[in-house]
Amino acid sequence: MHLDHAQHGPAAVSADSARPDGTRRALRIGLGGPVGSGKTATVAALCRTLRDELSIAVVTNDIYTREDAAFLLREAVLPPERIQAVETGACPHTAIRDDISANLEAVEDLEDSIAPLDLILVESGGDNLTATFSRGLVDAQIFVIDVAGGDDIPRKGGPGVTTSDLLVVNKTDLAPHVGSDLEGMARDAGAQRGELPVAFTSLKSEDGVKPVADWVRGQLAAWTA
Ligand SMILES: Nc1nc2c(ncn2[C@@H]2O[C@H](COP(=O)(O)OP(=O)(O)OP(=O)(O)O)[C@@H](O)[C@H]2O)c(=O)[nH]1
Repeated sequence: MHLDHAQHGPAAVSADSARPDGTRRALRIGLGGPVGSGKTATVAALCRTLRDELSIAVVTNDIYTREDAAFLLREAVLPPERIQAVETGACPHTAIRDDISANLEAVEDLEDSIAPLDLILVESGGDNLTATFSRGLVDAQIFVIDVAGGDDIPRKGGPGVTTSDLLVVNKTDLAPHVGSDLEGMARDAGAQRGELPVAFTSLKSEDGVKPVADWVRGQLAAWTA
């Protein structure tokens, strides 16, 4: 069993890849998942790993604050003009699924001010297992859960677990401490997701984000093909 490598799986990109001026727009990838699973840490690690090979920008969503953007700025993962924050109010899932206007505006602002961009990462506010992105906002989505949230989460399903283009099971370093069964999680995720890929990560280890970064590279290769 390969617990640490994501298969690339079929590219899940939509067809409207052109900007109004005919140039190709950036690939938009959403990251969603429960509170504290490691979405911001994954975004930060992806930026550090990919920023020398790709032109990247980030949109963060927080309920009442701009804390995730502030973290990314503090960590200097990208220049400040490449990071935009959206405050969502009480329902983070609404801003990524139902009324996506604030997020679309942020994405389009970044496209206009920092062309050319290869990749825009849109991080949702922490939510529950049912929160997914509108396909009108992102081309592909990653759902981040963690082993400390309970090793029965893949078995419970929900649209994030079953339909996301990549499922990330983060914080594998904590598995021995919380008694999580990684093999069982991999089996349950496979049963829920069929051929869709799953990556097991620990962002505490050197290059722990590699399986996610490789998956992003695969999505971009399909986007630009
Ligand atoms: N041990 C361990 N801790 C991690 C890992 N990834 C993230 N964390 C920690 O988990 C906590 C939450 O991580 P965040 O990246 O802020 O999680 P988030 O999903 O963005 O949280 P919200 O935006 O509040 O929903 C932080 O203290 C991280 O340092 C990991 O792989 N292993």
